[in-house]
Amino acid sequence: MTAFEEFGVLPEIAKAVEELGWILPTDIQAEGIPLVLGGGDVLMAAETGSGKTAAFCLPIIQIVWETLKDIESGKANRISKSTSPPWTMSIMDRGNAFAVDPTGLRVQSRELREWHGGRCTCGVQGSGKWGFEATVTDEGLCRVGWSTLEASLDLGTDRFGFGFGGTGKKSNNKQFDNYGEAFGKNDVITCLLDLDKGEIAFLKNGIDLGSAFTVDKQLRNSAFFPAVVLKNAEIALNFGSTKFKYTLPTGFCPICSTPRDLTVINTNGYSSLDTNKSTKNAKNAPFAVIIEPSRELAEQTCSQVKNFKKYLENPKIKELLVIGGINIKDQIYALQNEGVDIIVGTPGRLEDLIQGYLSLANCRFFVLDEADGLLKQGYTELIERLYRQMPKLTTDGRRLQMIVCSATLHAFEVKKMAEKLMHFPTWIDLKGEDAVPETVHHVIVKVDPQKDRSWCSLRKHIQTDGVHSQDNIRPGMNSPEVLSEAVKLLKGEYVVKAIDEHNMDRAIIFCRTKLDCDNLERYFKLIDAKKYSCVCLHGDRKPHERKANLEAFKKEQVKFLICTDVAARGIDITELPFMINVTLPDEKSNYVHRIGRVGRAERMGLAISLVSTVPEKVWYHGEWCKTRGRNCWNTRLTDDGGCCMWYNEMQYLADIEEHLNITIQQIQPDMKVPCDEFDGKVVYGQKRKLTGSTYQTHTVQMAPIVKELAKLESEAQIIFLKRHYLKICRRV
Ligand SMILES: Nc1ncnc2c1ncn2[C@@H]1O[C@H](COP(=O)(O)OP(=O)(O)OP(=O)(O)O)[C@@H](O)[C@H]1O
Repeated sequence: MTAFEEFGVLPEIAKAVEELGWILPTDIQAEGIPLVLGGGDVLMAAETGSGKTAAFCLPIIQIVWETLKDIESGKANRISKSTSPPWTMSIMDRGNAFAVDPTGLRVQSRELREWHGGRCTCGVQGSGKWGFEATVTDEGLCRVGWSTLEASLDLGTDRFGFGFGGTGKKSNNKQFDNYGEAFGKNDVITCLLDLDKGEIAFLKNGIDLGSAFTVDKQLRNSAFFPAVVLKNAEIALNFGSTKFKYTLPTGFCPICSTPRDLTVINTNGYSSLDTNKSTKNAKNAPFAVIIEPSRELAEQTCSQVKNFKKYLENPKIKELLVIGGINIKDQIYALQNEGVDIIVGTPGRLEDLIQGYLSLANCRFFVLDEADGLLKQGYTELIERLYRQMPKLTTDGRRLQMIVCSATLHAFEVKKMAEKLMHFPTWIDLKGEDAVPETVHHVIVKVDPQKDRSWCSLRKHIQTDGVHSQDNIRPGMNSPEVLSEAVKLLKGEYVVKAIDEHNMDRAIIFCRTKLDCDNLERYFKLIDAKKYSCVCLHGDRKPHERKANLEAFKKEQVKFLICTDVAARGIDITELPFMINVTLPDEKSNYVHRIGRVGRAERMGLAISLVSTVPEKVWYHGEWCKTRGRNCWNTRLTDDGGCCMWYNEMQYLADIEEHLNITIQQIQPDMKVPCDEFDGKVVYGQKRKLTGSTYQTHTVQMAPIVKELAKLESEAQIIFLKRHYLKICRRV
């Protein structure tokens, strides 16, 4: 049995993994795979290059394959119609901030300003006298009672809901009238429904508060469901599965004992497609949707899926890549004719396809890879829209699973989204904060045009971005504009110096703008096209060029990949030894992602960031820029209606250091990186020489000293014994 099989992975998948040379699951895989296989929602926070992709792909592929197999054998369609779901609070028919615990019998909302409600999974229709108990378990505001499926979740605010609130008011159709008396923490409210008389009443701690509502005739034939609405409160419910605290009045029965022919299932929140039809008969309805923030990353993940599933036969899993830059007609054709089980895509193209081509009615897995990036890019609304279209529970009782990953998951946006969409998610948080892997040596070099005046006399230099074309930047002056232009010139030189000093023959180089990338590419070609062979990857390059350039770099046909943040996240280039930040990113999490392109899968990597000591004027084309930068030469500052701003890298450096709670090592402009005593000499791009972790290396170093100490200790004890105890013994 392989190590992966021990974590519950199918032998066919484990075989594919073994072929990649993976012997053991990484930490995140060891924690994540069983959780996803177990059916939970998971937030995976782990360092860059730690193997998060497989941590979610492997279990998803496995469950999708098993589901397909069940469908093929007819098992999945044989969902018992004779057993109704248990009487619990529905996880589908509930407000955004209305949490239902795993037993389904305790509910809570911590929203202070709004009411959030929920309904039971089952209701009753027809006749009989029914009751359930609601115990207030915390301070806060609450209303309990009965509602039909037409009622809003804010119980009592329309004619379909009948509630009794803690302030001692009953409410229906927004009419709040005094009733009974106020109740609060530890009080037990018994909710009674008499379908024979069309009457609703309540007891407080067993005391009958009298009739509250008479249900009008039109509504009497509707199904009624236990309902609760809360504002920063918590309630425990008992539908009769355990003994009630207070006996029901004569003739009333616990609601959960409703006979099957009177029981109605709560279908609110189910997709219209999945209430009474087979689990999988639509070709365009995948089981899993994985969203990635960039085309390149989506392609990479899709090819991982292909790798992992290759030994799974009968049935074969069909995956589909849904990204821009590929003819949408091909994707539509695949959806309509070939069928799809797993979709990997970027938000934009997914959005196009859900307009009628792609159905989410069978979706069981919703994965947001690089989730903080997706949310920061403004896809919150789209994610919520997709989520709304997915059934929260399938007819075979399986819950939608959400998996959310990133190396920088500790973002406010992520926590907010998780609270809203995820169901009791488990955090797998190996470090407890955003962190840089030990395998990444990251250093900064200050670019100080006041100290280093070499920019005054450069014969060949990089073409700068032209932000100072309207400024007076004659050399000899020390104005902020002159120093800013000088920084741009110096950075071109420093990049080359870093490459030469470390004999870099493979590196990824991040620039702030597409124009900066193009200028650096041109400069490399100018000084030595062979020695500094390079390609660019950014949003202005055509899709096929982007793909070809990344391929050329991966296959080592060129030495350098010059890119914007499109390649900051997730891109996995085997054994990449070096990366250079020409400019620090203004988004601190992107620093972690950029430098995380090296030091992956236990290989060592060096990341050098150039940091200007003076503010640098840069392009900043916001929504106000009609062309979004294309042929825009408005060099005025944004405050002055222009498209430029002053970029303060020292401030960004401070922000990054504060966020990571470290001081990043500084090296001098000679680019020499001092050897770390602990690591000894490292070869970037390779695993550490002394195999194993630093801990082992340290242990090996310490072993002779510890041995010596043990020997001395033993000698000291013998001397002590001889001197004192032997004397005493002799005296005795
Ligand atoms: N169990 C394993 N054993 C050996 N190598 C592995 C294992 N799991 C993953 N890898 C390798 O580690 C590298 C990083 O994996 P992956 O791209 O999934 O990282 P990640 O955690 O998603 O990183 P990022 O946060 O940058 O996206 C890949 O080259 C992958 O092939």
